Formats: sequence, structure tokens, C-alpha cells
Amino acid sequence: MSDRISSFVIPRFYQTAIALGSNLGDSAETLEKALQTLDHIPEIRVKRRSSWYKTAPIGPAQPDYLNACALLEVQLTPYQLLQTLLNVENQFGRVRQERWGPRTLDLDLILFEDFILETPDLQVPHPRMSERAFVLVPLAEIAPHWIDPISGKTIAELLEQVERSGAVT
Ligand SMILES: Nc1ncnc2c1ncn2[C@@H]1O[C@H](COP(=O)(O)O)[C@@H](O)[C@H]1O
Ligand SMILES: Nc1nc2c(c(=O)[nH]1)N=C(COP(=O)(O)OP(=O)(O)O)CN2
Repeated sequence: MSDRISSFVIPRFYQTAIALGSNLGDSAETLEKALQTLDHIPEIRVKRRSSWYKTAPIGPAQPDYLNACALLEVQLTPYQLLQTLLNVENQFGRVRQERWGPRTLDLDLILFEDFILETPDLQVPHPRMSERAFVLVPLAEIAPHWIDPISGKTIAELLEQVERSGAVT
């Protein structure tokens, strides 16, 4: 076997968690189709998905959101996954206007194995994950025992600490 071939490393699948949100258009259809779109990408497998949760908006006045989380296995780096999520948002007509404003589709990278990444373009775990019931409620449904590498707490433990009045099924 040549040196080039013997040094080739087949990338393994990584476990990741993403959050989905939508409050413009037919949000249920958008979340469903966004997961289908991700699952059709060869390097991504959607392994689990939460229920859809209707949630009160955090930020400026706008319609209620539909939020969810999903567990993915990806054969991508965190940066490739972020770029893929941004591309799918664009496919679903995402327009960026005001901060925390309404959107057809938002896909956030929440956890990537137990990696901690603090770069200008990508922070993992998602820096506002532990203060958001609209992330923790769906994530606790599908991954209650996943440990947040920043706090050392499980998702279920983080959920116990968060104000959850805005999250309703
Ligand atoms: N963990 C992250 N998930 C998604 N986007 C992230 C993350 N860390 C940094 N970013 C940056 O945020 C913008 C997207 O903002 P949204 O309003 O959430 O769509 C993106 O350009 C990333 O570079
Ligand atoms: N109920 C609810 N409220 C929200 C939601 C959401 O999904 N559900 N997303 C927001 C903004 O998220 P964005 O990804 O733009 O901001 P971030 O960089 O702080 O995550 C702002 N407010």
C-alpha cells in the first residue's frame, strides 16, 4: 500500500444536536421539509427529532415560533456543518434583517460531540443554549443525558434551572 493510501483517515460520524425554529409561513411544513433536506445530504443522517413546540418569541414583537431539536450523525467538520445549515436556511428563503427578528427557518448548531469551539464564526456549544427553554425543552426530550461540556451539567439539569414559561407544546 502506498504511503498516501495508508495515511488516509476515513472520517467517522460525529454526534451533533441542532435546534430548528420558524415563525414565518407554514412553520410545521418548513421544519418537516428542513429535516428531510438535511437527511438527504449524504454526509448527514437525522437520527432523532423532538416534537414541535409552539413558543413565545424572545426578542422584538413577532409571531410565536415553532421550535424543535434534532440529533444528527454527520461526516462533516463543525464548520462544514455550519455552512450546510446556513445553505439550507437560504434554500428556505431566510432573509436576515433585525437581530432576533422573524424568520422562515433558523438552524443553529447546539452541540458537536463534547467539542468546545470559540471562534468568531462558530461557537459550540451554542453560547445561549443554557438560557433558552425553546432549545432545552425539545433537546431534553431527545437527549436528556447529553453533558454540556462547558458547565458539566446534563441537558435535563440545565432545563431544571431555566425559566420555561415561554415553552408550550
Ligand atoms: N453554534 C452556532 N450555530 C449557528 N450559527 C452560529 C453558531 N455560532 C456562531 N454562529 C454564527 O451566527 C450566524 C447565524 O446567526 P443566526 O441568527 O443564528 O442565523 C452565522 O453566521 C454563524 O457564523
Ligand atoms: N421563541 C423563540 N424566540 C426566539 C427564537 C426562537 O427560535 N424561538 N430565536 C431567536 C433568535 O435566534 P438567532 O439564532 O437569530 O440568534 P442567536 O444567534 O442568539 O441564536 C430569537 N427569539
